[in-house]
Amino acid sequence: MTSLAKKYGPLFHLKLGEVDLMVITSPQLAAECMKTHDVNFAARPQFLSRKIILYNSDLVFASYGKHWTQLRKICTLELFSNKRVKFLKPIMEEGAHNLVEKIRLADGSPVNITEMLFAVANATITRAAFGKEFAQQERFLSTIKETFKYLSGFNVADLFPSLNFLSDISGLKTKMDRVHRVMDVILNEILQEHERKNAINEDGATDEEDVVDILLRLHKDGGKDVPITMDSVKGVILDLFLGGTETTGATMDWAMAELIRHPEVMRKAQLEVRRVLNGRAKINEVDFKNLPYLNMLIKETLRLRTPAPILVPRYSTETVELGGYTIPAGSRIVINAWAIMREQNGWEDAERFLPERFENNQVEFVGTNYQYIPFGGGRRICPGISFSMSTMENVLANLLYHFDWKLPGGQNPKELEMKEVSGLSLTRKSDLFLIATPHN
Ligand code: HEM
Repeated sequence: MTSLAKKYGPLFHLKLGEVDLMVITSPQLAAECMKTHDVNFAARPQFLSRKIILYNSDLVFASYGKHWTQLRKICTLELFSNKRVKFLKPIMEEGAHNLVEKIRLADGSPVNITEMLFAVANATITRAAFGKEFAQQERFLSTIKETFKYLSGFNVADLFPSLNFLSDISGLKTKMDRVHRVMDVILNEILQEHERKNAINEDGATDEEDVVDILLRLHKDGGKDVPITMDSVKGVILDLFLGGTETTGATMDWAMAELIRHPEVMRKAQLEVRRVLNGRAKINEVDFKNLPYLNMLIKETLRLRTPAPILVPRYSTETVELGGYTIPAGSRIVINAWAIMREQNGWEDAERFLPERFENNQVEFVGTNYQYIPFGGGRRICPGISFSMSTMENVLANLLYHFDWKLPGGQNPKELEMKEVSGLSLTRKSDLFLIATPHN
């Protein structure tokens, strides 16, 4: 898409199967889409995979309307409010602590840091969603991996929506139905367990609630305009894993790879965290305010190695003018954030990993600067920003504080493989193995 934009400009039309796909590759047009015409582009295309796998009732792929508004409100006010993220901090700290202990046990042998960082992102969401360990954990996590394979929106059923038989003869629908049935059994067991537990401790909302408890309470309350169905409860649970695990895991993984390739950045970040902690064993919540360089290096990773390179597709509800072109109602829109955040016009030395660029550039995530859009923008902007930032800060600060890092076998950091592979998120093609030496 980036190459096509160089040839055809910042807005071009692709015909993929039956689908009209409009590709946006400039901050100006991204702003028109997510700010000026935000309501028109606030819908999402409807995929068969969503209908089957996400109960046709989740938030990430919900069409724009009452159902989305209600689920979004729940996300903002209940699941990811500042109070809630604060309550979840011990869970993040525990995840980071367990990771440090696991790395210590490796005792100088190479560790697969990619696998470990994805595992910690998964464990954090799992704990936030379901509370303490649960019987179905292993089955749930392996099934969810299988489930998300079908959600790219670029499979035959989603590109030829009117030709239903294609998903039948290709076997796609059968496969999706099968994995959905397995997931549904697991989710039902989890929900029943929570209902049983809540029936015993029937004392209303408490700070101890996990995401499932909150959703079940809202389901019981009935919802104001639109009822919170059990399908919505299940859809939102899956959304947290869909939106939150690979993205967060991939960003931390890319950050470690960039730090290895840039020893001067690694050193500066380590000095910062070691100075602030000054020998203390544990990082406290207040410490993060004093770690601006850590924050800058995460921002830079989200710019150069953005895990959601084309955000999440939008859908045009009405025909509108964009950049002098007519975008017909019913078009699918993708915003090539990967290219926008590497544009030479907007970013000096754009291909270089340089956290210092954010020193005097107070660009924030909240979608006001369309040059920098790792979390999207407008009313569909990611609601998990502070949750994921806290998780990443916690984990990376601990890795930088407790260990010195190098590549195994005397590999030259400058030659580290940085190939990308795009699935639900943009991840490293090959896992990153590192040697950790404890720092006292
Ligand atoms: C580095 C981490 C993350 C990145 C880069 C990221 C990125 C994104 C992007 C680009 C979108 C689409 C925004 C748009 O259409 O304009 C999105 C939506 C969403 N994200 Fe995230 N995300 C991250 C972490 C999380 C986490 C931790 C959660 C929850 C646990 C989460 C939950 C969601 C949900 C529910 C949506 C759908 C919002 C809607 O459609 O209204 N994300 N995210």
